[in-house]
Amino acid sequence: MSGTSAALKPPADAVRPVRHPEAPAPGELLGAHYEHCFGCGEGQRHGLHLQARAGDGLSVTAEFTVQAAHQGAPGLAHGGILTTALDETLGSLNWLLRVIAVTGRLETDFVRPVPVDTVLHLDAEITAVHGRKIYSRATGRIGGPDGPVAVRAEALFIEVKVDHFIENGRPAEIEAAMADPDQVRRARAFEVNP
Ligand SMILES: CCCCCCCCCCCCCCCC(=O)SCCNC(=O)CCNC(=O)[C@H](O)C(C)(C)COP(=O)(O)OP(=O)(O)OC[C@H]1O[C@@H](n2cnc3c(N)ncnc32)[C@H](O)[C@@H]1OP(=O)(O)O
Repeated sequence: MSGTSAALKPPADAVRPVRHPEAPAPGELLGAHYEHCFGCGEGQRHGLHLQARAGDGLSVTAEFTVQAAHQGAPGLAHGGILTTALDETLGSLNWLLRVIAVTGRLETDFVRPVPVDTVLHLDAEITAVHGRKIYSRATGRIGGPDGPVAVRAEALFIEVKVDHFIENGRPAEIEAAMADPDQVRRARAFEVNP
């Protein structure tokens, strides 16, 4: 049974946003937003190494292979890891708007157990925007992109500026990120593109 809390229902005057003209083209890999991100970064040995790809409209797809390091019960993916895969996929949607946003709320339905070595096929879409609030949903299937649903989620992301990270992140990592011109250029570009 699935039920979504009122906080995840867009208000009546929410709008369906348009894809940013400079958003990655459908089929294009989005790339990691941060090398050390547990969801998408190549620098995390036991991370998910999730690669999201732009879809049509306001959608993305992604794949994640469950590793032994991701177990909760013997031979099965930990639910928090599956939620992380959903969170990461949903977060990558904001690239299509060229907006930086963080997860405010995320609700997950766990429908089927997901064994180690399974490829989780994820797809996600933005459903509405209201001010800084971005509403979205995602589904994870097993056995192929059209296989049975194993997990699904609805989320509310909140748009933030780069200062959100600069003011709140541990100084060592912020300094390293600020010293990486590609990281700074990418983050700032999102701020000046409405
Ligand atoms: C050099 C450095 C480069 C850095 C380059 C970075 C690259 C890009 C990184 C992206 C990274 C993504 C990674 C994956 C996604 C994560 O995992 S993100 C990490 C997990 N999330 C967090 O840490 C967020 C923690 N929370 C917060 O910081 C603050 O609560 C927030 C979300 C920024 C909101 O605070 P705020 O800005 O003060 O906004 P606030 O006025 O409270 O709320 C705005 C609206 O949202 C609503 N709202 C806020 N929270 C909620 C909630 N939980 N439920 C319902 N409604 C809510 C409010 O009711 C309000 O609604 P309206 O009144 O406008 O109708």
